[in-house]
Amino acid sequence: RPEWLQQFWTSLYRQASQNQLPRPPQRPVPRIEEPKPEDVDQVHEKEKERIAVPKDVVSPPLPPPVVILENGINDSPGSPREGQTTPKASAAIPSDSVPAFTLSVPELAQQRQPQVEEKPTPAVTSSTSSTSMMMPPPPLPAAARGSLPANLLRQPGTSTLPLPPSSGGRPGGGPLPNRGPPSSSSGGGGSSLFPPPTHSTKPAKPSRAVVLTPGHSPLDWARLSGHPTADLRGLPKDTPYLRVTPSLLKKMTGRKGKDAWMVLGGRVYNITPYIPFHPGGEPELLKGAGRDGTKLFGEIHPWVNYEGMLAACLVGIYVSEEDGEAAAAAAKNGGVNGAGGGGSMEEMD
Ligand code: HEM
Repeated sequence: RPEWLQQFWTSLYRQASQNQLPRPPQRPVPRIEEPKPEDVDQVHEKEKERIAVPKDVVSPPLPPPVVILENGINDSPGSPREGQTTPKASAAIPSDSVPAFTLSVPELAQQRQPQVEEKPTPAVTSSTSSTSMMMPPPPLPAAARGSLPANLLRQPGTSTLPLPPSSGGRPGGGPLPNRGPPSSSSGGGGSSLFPPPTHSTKPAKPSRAVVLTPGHSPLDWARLSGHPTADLRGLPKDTPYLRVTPSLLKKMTGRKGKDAWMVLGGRVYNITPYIPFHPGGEPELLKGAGRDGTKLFGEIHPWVNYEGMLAACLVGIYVSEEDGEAAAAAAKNGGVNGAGGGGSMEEMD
């Protein structure tokens, strides 16, 4: 028995012998009628007799600890204390029995063991998985596999946990992730450990960008053309936007001392000041000079915002010959002179 239990019984024994045993809590009894005073006195007398301690009984010296065995016997027969008149300790509330707990772990383990083994799962191949409900260990790295015996290595496709029927026996379960069409470089079946391609397998085109001369970076062009008063049209100051016909456009190729004009999206731009700033180089840019370069431009860099970049270079709009001639005639009749002569370049209204 633990030491504290022995001390408890000892102190209880001492209190009982000195008649200091704490009284059990009295339950409130519903009183139906008021008792008479004499009845109360009788009850008190009886109570006194019941709990009275004989006068000749004095507090004995502290006895050795009482050993209470499980079978209810307080002491072994024949012990020196047998027959003593010392009141024995008793429970304050005898009806309240102390609950006893029993922890028989081996018994439980024996009961559970057959339950697990009763239902062997078909996918279980490891001998350690019959009693373990934990997750299976992670797969060994390739370097460690080589140094282990074959019976310790888990075969690919097997698991220590049962597989759900929806997985079709595939370890991992769930639907296959959509990673696009299988590429031929990964073995064809997608079973390789190589990650799937994240972008087109087409080889990237070699860059055709040129090295720009100092002071002609895109930022320099933005600073030059973005100024509010910037005028890069190559026309006399305050010249209104022009109607440009095909016959005039084809003369503006950047050669023979003339500026290079290019049609982009129905508008005519003077691309001459932009030539040293063009990242693709002068020859590439001049491919669209004196003609409609909308298609060519879109094939190379459709993401380039030409409208914003060339706003200061806007000459006018691109019109057909008929529209240009009609505009020239109307301008003549109205007294407005064409700026370029020959009736092919007319100012807009
Ligand atoms: C139709 C005539 C044009 C042709 C043939 C042309 C051609 C090219 C080429 C070959 C490149 C190099 C692409 C590369 O990095 O590999 C390029 C880049 C570039 N061009 Fe043009 N270009 C033309 C007109 C223009 C015009 C009018 C502008 C200005 C509005 C312009 C602005 C640019 C810009 C900003 C880049 C750099 C694009 C980038 O790095 O993403 N190009 N161009």
